[in-house]
Amino acid sequence: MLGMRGVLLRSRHSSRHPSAERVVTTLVSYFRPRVAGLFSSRGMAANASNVGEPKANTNGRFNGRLNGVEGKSPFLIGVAGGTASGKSTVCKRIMEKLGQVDVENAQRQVVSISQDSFYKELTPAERAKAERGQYNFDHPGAFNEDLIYQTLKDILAGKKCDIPVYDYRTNSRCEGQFITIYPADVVLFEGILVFYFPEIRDLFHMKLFVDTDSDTRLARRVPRDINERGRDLEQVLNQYMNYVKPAFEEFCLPTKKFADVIIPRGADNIVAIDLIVQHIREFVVNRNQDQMRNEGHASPSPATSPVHGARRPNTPDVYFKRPH
Ligand SMILES: Nc1ncnc2c1ncn2[C@@H]1O[C@H](COP(=O)(O)OP(=O)(O)O)[C@@H](O)[C@H]1O
Ligand SMILES: O=c1ccn([C@@H]2O[C@H](COP(=O)(O)O)[C@@H](O)[C@H]2O)c(=O)[nH]1
Repeated sequence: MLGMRGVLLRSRHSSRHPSAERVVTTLVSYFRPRVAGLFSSRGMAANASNVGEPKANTNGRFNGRLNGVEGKSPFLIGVAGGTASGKSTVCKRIMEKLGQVDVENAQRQVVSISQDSFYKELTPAERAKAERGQYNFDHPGAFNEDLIYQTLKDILAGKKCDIPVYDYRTNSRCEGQFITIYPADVVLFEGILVFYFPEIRDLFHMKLFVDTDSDTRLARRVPRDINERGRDLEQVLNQYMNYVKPAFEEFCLPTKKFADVIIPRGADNIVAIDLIVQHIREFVVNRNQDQMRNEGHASPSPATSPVHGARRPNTPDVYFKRPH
């Protein structure tokens, strides 16, 4: 398959041209973007939410000045993969590498949202089943597809959104609790079936699939569900054998083919995460420059701008070439 030390990357049209799987190399390592807090070692929240009241951003002209302001359309990234494959850990790593852990909530420019926030409300009968580990949370029908679609459309339209908070211990939403997502530069949307629904899948600018082997995933899921989600061992294993594993094979794994980037070994794959981060940076730099130009501000000149000066005319920052 592809080279590039464990990161598999496909062009958008690779399904039509299966022989044309591409190796991505990048030209942007020399970018020293001045935009947003995305590019320094400080300023990005480590946690996955963009929560809090908007505040004036005082870090300079480029620096996320639209944060918290409606109308800002983000770079939307879908992150799929089996249960406990490391989806949320990969998102966390991306956020860490893009930014500043200590930044104030309202200045966050990268936001991560979980598909699990969009589980349907259960009927009393379903709830009783869920408590016995007999409800299938891994079936596409368990998710509120319409709410996911509408929320992502709102996010892409730069609207502020309220996301339900989900409690795995009760298998239900926390009543009346929401996380406010403010307009951001980059939004990550992660979950087992984020590429399952075609209309939702088509909204993503970039699609990642975290590909961790199933033994490792089970070995991680068992302690996580016991320690963090209030389950006992028998319940976890029964649910896994009856629902999680078959649904992974039927609904999740087949969506791997839609991914632009497949990340073997999840968060351990630093090369893949670094490439993804570079691609995101490039998008944000270019978007902010276009925005400045559209607003009638002079573009940074090649002589003075490390961003522009490093760029050759008509040369894409990320390009694809055929594997040798
Ligand atoms: N690379 C890794 N090495 C060790 N443990 C990991 C790694 N990635 C994730 N984990 C752990 O595995 C569990 C599942 O990871 P998580 O990122 O929550 O997966 P997902 O979001 O796909 O369900 C968590 O307890 C997490 O801390
Ligand atoms: O109430 C619930 C809701 C979900 N689950 C399980 O969670 C995983 C999805 O979350 P990951 O973080 O991707 O593992 C899914 O496999 C469901 O089985 C649950 O057990 N209870």
